[in-house]
Amino acid sequence: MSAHKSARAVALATLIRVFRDGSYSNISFNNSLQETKLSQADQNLATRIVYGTIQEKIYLEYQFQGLLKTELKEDYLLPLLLMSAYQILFMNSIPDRAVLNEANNLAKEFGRKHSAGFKIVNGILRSFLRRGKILPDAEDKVLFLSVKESTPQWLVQYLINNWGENKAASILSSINKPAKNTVRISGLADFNLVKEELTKLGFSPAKSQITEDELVLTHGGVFKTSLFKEGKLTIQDEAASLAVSAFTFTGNEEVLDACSAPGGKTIQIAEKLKQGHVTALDIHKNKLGLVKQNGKRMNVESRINVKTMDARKADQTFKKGQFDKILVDAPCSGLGLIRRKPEIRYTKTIHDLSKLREIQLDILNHVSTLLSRDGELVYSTCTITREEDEDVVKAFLKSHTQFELQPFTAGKLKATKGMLKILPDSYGSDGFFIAKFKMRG
Ligand SMILES: C[S@@+](CC[C@H](N)C(=O)[O-])C[C@H]1O[C@@H](n2cnc3c(N)ncnc32)[C@H](O)[C@@H]1O
Repeated sequence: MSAHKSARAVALATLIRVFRDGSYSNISFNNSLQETKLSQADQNLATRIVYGTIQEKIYLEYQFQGLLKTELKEDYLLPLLLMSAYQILFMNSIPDRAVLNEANNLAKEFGRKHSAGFKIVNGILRSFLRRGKILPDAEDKVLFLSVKESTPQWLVQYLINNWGENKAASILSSINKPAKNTVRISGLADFNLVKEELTKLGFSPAKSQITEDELVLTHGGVFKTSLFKEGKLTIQDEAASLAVSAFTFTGNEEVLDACSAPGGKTIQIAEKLKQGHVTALDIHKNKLGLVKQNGKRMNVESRINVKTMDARKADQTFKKGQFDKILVDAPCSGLGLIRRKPEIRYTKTIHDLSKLREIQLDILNHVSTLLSRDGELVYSTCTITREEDEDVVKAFLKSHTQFELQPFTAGKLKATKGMLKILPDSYGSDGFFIAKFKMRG
């Protein structure tokens, strides 16, 4: 891509890759951005268009029902129609005629030589503007919510089956709201000084509802500050930060973080240790580079040992009872993260849940033998599905009768039965699950 592409051309190139190749929006978008020289304002515009169009894809596609009279043969056409509809429906500051003009230009730029693509785009967008937006009949609850909240019907049905219609509607509406800008202040930094500095820098930090360690900022960009570069704070979701708070640390422990990359929780653990160490495993060698890099930035590198390893084989390397604390922050469907990673809802299927459940259980089975007699084992996921959360806990306890759930406090929340489920609409955080086990006394 040339360095002189417009914001919308970068957005369109990214959307073509995401929709055609199933690439992850953030990776694809970063690649596109790196190849261009967009101003900050143009980067913001491209970001809004890319993430908004992916988030609203099902809703936007529905808007063209009855208007597509011809097959869309060129692969840029559908993404261009969707991103144009997104701007018309969700970006009020952009006049409709500007969206039409830009769409015409992009069709000429991305279309084949002598392509009639720009005429097709122009015709469909004008028809859409004349007819206006549409929704399915509310009588069909699943279809209605699926289109309104741009979520596949299986997932809408899943949420209704598990939480009922009202709660499902509330969860779905919350995942389409912008994610909060939250930072966790390092345990090695002075919380109040960091807060004062953030205030001076104009981030207007506010207390988190669920944890004492985090602050909610009015906007992003904190990664450019020296507070971030010097490791006084890190960008972490409020609910995600609770998994480590479920442990009770003395500071001298040997800790195993079985699935550690990119290291958000490894670092949090390392901050709690005075003499102990955290062994950070991950099955992907390249991702462990991030753990090291983050550990260095957060000034806890010396307390972290990284090791490429499938956690399901950890019992072949480490000794029985070697660790005082074990965290299994398991690979999961990530359905609690939809707000931040909008394409997750389109790529996961109900079949993934049972496959993931097997892997999660397998990891727990193999690492639990490494826990010391009085140790603590925490299992967490960034998802909300019963298959990956409560069912894994139940199956683990069934085959490991020496373990029991242990009640815990994490941040400002209490898990009186040893399990904590945070839904995305509860506090506006990621959806998250934590269970804590200890050996029977
Ligand atoms: C939810 S992420 C962990 C996030 C991390 N704990 C943090 O706070 O930054 C799950 C991680 O597990 C890793 N993983 C997947 N299967 C694994 C396995 N069998 N053994 C070890 N790590 C695995 C993935 O590569 C991924 O980095």
